[in-house]
Amino acid sequence: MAGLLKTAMASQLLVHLQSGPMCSVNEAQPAVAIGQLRSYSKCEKKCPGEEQKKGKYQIVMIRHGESEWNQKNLFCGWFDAALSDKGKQEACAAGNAVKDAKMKFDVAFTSMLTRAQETLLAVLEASEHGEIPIHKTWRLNERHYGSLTGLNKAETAKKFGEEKVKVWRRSFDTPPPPMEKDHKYYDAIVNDPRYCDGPKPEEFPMFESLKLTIERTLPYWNEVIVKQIKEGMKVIVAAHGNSLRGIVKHLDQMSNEAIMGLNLPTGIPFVYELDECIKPVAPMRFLGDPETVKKAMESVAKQGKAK
Ligand SMILES: O=C(OP(=O)(O)O)[C@H](O)COP(=O)(O)O
Repeated sequence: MAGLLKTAMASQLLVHLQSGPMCSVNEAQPAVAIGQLRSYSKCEKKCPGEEQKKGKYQIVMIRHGESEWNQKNLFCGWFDAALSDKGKQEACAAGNAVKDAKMKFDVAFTSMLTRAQETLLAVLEASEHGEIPIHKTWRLNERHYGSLTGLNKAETAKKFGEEKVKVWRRSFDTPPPPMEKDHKYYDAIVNDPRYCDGPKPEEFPMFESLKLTIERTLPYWNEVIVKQIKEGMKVIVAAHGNSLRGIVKHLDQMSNEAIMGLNLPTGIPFVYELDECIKPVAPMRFLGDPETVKKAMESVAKQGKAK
């Protein structure tokens, strides 16, 4: 894994924001930094100590804004779906929330997929960052959804049952069926030149459970991202529902069962305060209206219903 850092440095890019800003000033609703999501409704603002608990380090993560395939309720995985108009707005609102929270980053990490990269750029632009290094890696890509890629989640639930779809979506170690060579999106993914520097042919996934996703994400987290955090760099990670669920599971030491219940909303940044061992000193807190966050999480959970 020594090559990970080298690869990260080789893929370092500087942010250039001149090419058409995605966010116009004040177009998004101001977002409010909320306290711990799980206890906020009880505490409201009566627990300032809890709300402001600071760690030695802080990291901000964000699932990209809604993609066109999220909008159509399709399993997406490694397919390179673009942000929807709503997703672009979410990304700008996220940037405004970061700005309101007076957060500044020294370095950013994202996946090889456009929806995460565009979200990151919009966040950095709206929060008035100049140029900061951006590292792109396939290790932060969304989990590979195998043969389910491109299928509608509700129609798949109708065909195979909601329970089966829930297992495919949220179980820890049951993967979806593999993507075969005759799959509609096989060539577009496997022969995409963005992957010429990795993954190697033998590690290129054809399907991934959350467990397998974690196995390729965590080495990068531990050896590259954590290293930067410990060097005092302020880090933002823009990635995906499941690659981030893997990191959250690791940070919060969640059981294989508990992680099934976590559905990350699109386009709402969340913050971890970490101690010197990179252990959270408080639960994740979202930069967003608590009711909106709750509804967005519920809506993600419901995507696998047959309707
Ligand atoms: O590509 C996906 O995730 P992403 O929108 O975070 O990139 C998946 O389709 C998310 O689906 P899931 O929430 O059913 O795991």
